[in-house]
This record gives sequence, structure tokens and C-alpha cells, in this order.
Amino acid sequence: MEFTRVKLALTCLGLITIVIIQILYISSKLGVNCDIKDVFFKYEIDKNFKSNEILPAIERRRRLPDALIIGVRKGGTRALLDAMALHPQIKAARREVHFFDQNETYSLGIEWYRQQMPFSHSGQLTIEKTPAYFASSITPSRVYQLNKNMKIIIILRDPVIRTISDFTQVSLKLKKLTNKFI
Ligand SMILES: Nc1ncnc2c1ncn2[C@@H]1O[C@H](COP(=O)(O)OS(=O)(=O)O)[C@@H](OP(=O)(O)O)[C@H]1O
Repeated sequence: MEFTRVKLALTCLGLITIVIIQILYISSKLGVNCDIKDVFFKYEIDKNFKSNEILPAIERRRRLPDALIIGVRKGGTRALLDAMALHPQIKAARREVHFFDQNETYSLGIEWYRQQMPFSHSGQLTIEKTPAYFASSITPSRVYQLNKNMKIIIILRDPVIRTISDFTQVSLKLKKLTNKFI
């Protein structure tokens, strides 16, 4: 029994190490400085921080994002968001909000956008991912207008494999809608 627990703990530790190595590897491939202090810039890790419960509930509120994962579509954006959200100082919006790229949602205003964000404490980083921001020409100016210091995160994938993946997804969606394959 004890041996199984040790094995389970070691497996978890191994998986976490693999995720961290993947993030650092992707950063280095993109030419991003991998110093974790730079990644979290002004967000000092609070030594007393253990879980949300020990912090006063009054500090908990929805905050606008500090960083956006903008794509690319089928590039592994969900996996990246999930890996980043493992960090206790990062809160991630679970769904794609499409705030900046769609006029209908953008017209709902900043307060609506804030309401789509998860609850966080001061010092925690809020992130959102919508891969459609990458291909939207109106998005950059809107993001800049909201926050000129917004951090932009992009994950790339082999373009041929990415296209096949994208094509497959679009084909399946279309098949569901029209019962026809392209
Ligand atoms: N670590 C890692 N390395 C390589 N590829 C990975 C990784 N994690 C996820 N994936 C693949 O990424 C595809 C999903 O990408 P996204 O989450 O960006 O999709 S989406 O645009 O939000 O729909 C999806 O691709 P397909 O399997 O080809 O559909 C995932 O399998």
C-alpha cells in the first residue's frame, strides 16, 4: 500500500516536471527569456500563499486579463492554458471569450469582459485564450486600447500538421451541420 503511494507520488512529480520542461522548451524555441522571474515580472510569489482559502475573501474578485494566449488555432493552446493554470498564481478563463475579435461581444463592453474572467486575488495573474485573436486584424488595436502592457502568448506547431488538424476539425463540424464531408 505504502509502496503504491510512493509510486503514485513519484509519477505525479514526474508529470509536473515534464510540463515545466515543455513550457521552458517552447519558450526557448520561441526565443523568449526563460527566467521565471521575467515571466511573472512584478508578480512576486507570496511565500505565505498556499490556497485561496487562507486569503481574505474580500480580495477575491474578477479582474481583466494580464495576458492573452492568442493562438495559433490547433497549436496546442488548450494544453498550454491548462499547464499554465497549474501555477497557484495564475487564474485562467475556462472558455474562449472572443471579446476582441467579434463586434457583438466587443460591443457588450469591458465590464461584461471582466465578468467572463475567473475570481482571483491581487497578485494573481489572469489569463484568457482565444486562438481567433491571432487571425483578427481588429484585435491588436483593441487589446492595446484596453491595456498597452498586455502580455501576448503564442504557441506554434508544425504548419502542415496544424493545417491537417484544423481541416479535420472544420470538416467534422461541417459534417455535423450539413451531413456532408468537404
Ligand atoms: N503538447 C502538445 N504537443 C503537440 N500537440 C499538442 C500538444 N497538446 C495538444 N496538442 C494538440 O493540439 C491540438 C489542439 O490545439 P488547440 O487546443 O490549440 O485547439 S483549438 O484551436 O483551441 O481548437 C490537438 O491536435 P489534434 O490532435 O491534431 O486535433 C492536440 O492533440
